Amino acid sequence: MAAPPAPPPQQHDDDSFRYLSGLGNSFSSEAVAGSLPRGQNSPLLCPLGLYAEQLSGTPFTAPRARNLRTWLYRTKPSVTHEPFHPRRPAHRRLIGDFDRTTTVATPTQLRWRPADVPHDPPLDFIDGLYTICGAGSSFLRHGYAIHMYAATKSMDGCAFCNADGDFLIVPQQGKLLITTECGKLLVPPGEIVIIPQGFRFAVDLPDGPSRGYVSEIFGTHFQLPDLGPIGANGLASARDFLSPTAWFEQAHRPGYTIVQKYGGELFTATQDFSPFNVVAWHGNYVPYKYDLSKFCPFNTVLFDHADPSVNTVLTAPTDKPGVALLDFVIFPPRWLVAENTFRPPYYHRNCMTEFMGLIYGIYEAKADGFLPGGASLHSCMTPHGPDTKTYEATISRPDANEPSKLSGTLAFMFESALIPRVCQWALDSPSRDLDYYQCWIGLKSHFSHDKGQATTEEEPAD
Ligand SMILES: O=C(O)Cc1cc(O)ccc1O
Ligand SMILES: [Fe+2]
Repeated sequence: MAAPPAPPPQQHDDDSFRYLSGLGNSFSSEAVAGSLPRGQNSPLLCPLGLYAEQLSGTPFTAPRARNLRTWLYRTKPSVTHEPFHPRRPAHRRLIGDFDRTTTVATPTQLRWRPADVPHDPPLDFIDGLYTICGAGSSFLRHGYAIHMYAATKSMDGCAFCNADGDFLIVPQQGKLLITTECGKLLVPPGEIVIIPQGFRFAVDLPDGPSRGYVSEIFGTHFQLPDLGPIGANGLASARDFLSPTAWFEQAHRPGYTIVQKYGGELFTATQDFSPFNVVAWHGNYVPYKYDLSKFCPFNTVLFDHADPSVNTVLTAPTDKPGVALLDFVIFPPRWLVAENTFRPPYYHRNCMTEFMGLIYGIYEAKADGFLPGGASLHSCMTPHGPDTKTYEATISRPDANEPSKLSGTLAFMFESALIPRVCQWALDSPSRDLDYYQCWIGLKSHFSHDKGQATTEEEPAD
């Protein structure tokens, strides 16, 4: 009997989008052939009657290796709009300046259950965004904010522009279709997207409601971590980062609104055309996305638990070597092979602050209570580690030395050297797990004199 016909290859939604591969590349993209000026940035007249506009992501004088800018060739320049006004009603749950007047300091271990995605009223990505914590100030170009979002409708007739910093968005539920001035990006859960400071973008929800996590960095940009002795390959690879290709619309859009986040506050300005009117662009300052399943984990292959920095996907550095303003670290599926080793995370106190989220599955340090869409915050020097159930189960595993695969799980951490202040609404949230501390209270002492060595030597008798 003839073999049944092979099933058609699975269509990936993303196939309808064309991306440019690489991180830090100098890219160029034309939606219409011949629309990019050749050999110069600002000709007297650009091809096809377009306007030239530069978007700078670093000061003009930044060192060449870190200098970021893109030239956009558009049907009308961005400046063609009515004056900015404070948005009314004001967004009450966004912070760009973390001080005593806006936020609270607490060393308490904090955990939140996944937030409901509210349907009434329906919220778009802008209104669905709420700050959890952060440090520093967008005005001083140093600091970060950690937000979460829950959105039920696509942005309509408006674009968002964040003058404060770069967004790293981690959808946990529901795809995001993001239109940017450089083109479109489709971002399902399991992927992340970076929208650098100043880009105008609109978020559509092609699958319905979406929720997730956002970190925002002020005054710097994400880059790949150095690999040190790992060598030239491993962890996140530059070629797996994807940027969009030029896409534009020309429709007359009366009352189109630009929503500009500036100092944590929102301002609006109207114009009569879409900001997605860039026919061609070139440069190295671009939005990009990354599929976390492409990450190539390195880890211990004999004994002990490696520090989580081994799983750094992207880092936003401070001026101090090795000190991150914000690291984005993941805990992906991987083989565990360490012998005579407590394999889950160790108990620890960290001079860095750790905000964690869970995209899917169960996190290796928490048997209960840390759920997909939930979050935890362990601030500078606040003790934390595996819950009682995880500890007891781990030390009594008969197969503790056998290789085992950690599958079906994806957690992540935003880790920062700056101590965060927390928003009052996050502390008061109905999603807050006020009993979080209980997960460790049951940890009992296993200490026994009979089992261990004497801790002090006896004085020799004269
Ligand atoms: O606290 C956490 O769960 C994150 C974490 C994981 C790990 O494997 C080692 C240290 C660490 O902070
Ligand atoms: Fe930790």
